[in-house]
Amino acid sequence: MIQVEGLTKYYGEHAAIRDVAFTIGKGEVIGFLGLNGAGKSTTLKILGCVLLPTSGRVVIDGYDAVRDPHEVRKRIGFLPDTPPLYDEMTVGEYLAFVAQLRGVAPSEARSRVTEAEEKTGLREVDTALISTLSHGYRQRVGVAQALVHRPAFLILDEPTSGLDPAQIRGMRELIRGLKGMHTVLVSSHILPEISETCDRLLIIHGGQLVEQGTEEELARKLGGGSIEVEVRGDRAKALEALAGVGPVSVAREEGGVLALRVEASPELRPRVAQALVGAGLELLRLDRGTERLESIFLRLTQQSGGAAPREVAS
Ligand SMILES: Nc1ncnc2c1ncn2[C@@H]1O[C@H](COP(=O)(O)OP(=O)(O)OP(=O)(O)O)[C@@H](O)[C@H]1O
Repeated sequence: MIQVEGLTKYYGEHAAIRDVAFTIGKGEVIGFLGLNGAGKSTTLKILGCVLLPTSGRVVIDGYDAVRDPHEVRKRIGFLPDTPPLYDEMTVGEYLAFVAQLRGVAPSEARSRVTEAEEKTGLREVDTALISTLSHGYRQRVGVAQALVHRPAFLILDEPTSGLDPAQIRGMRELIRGLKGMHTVLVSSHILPEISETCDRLLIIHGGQLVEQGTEEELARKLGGGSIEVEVRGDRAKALEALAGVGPVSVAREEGGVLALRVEASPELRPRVAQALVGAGLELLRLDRGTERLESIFLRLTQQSGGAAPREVAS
């Protein structure tokens, strides 16, 4: 549904992104991960038809973003890094205004506004002035303006930026709730913020795509991954049961509960469960280890493979 090929953007002589290529299928929720300055916003602005690439192609539903931006804009909703909000309007007025701009018939505008407000949890602030909203609510209005014309494809640039932990959780739930109705590309520079929400990750560094895949694929490809478990029962038995799966370390032991970490692919979780239950231990928790993925991300974004920031065109 979305094809990006050889996407390159120079700002003067500086290559912000170079030769970026990926494909996104209908209904996928994709995380676009990279450190500050990696090239996320530049890529997303090109997909959102607000910036022209220097070279390369973006094709959305068969339409080229450079040749047919009008057709592409009908199919996408874009939350830029700074949402374009009008402080003097109420939430409802602003969303109706945006709906109209995006070609929604006046007779349908009100119902589309209500629908967007419901999806983003804004019903109770419909009549509030945008200037009176908290940062978290302003971000929600930014998401609502992106989906008010029911686009198939949503591009969200750092939707959790500047939010507090409770608001981040709310935004994560909101994005999860969009799954099934929209194809979503959401950027972040913080791995845990999107790894739980997304089906697949694209990792950008120094303007180049350095990896892509599911968490498990990345973990397998780049160094194993890990599994975290909590069990109640005999420590020696637990360590013995897991010895055949991978190297085991004890993370914590408290009140008869043992937290263990197994250095093995998260795909081996069923084997871990069988081994522990088979050994007569009470299995309290079984999860993918996140720490290892975090270190994979750091490793990818610290190596010098990508185009260095401020690279000069040759
Ligand atoms: N208008 C511009 N003119 C010149 N250079 C720019 C411009 N916009 C971005 N850049 C540079 O291009 C590179 C990529 O920037 P971009 O904003 O796409 O990164 P990002 O991954 O979105 O970062 P952040 O998370 O900080 O927003 C950076 O080196 C940045 O300084």
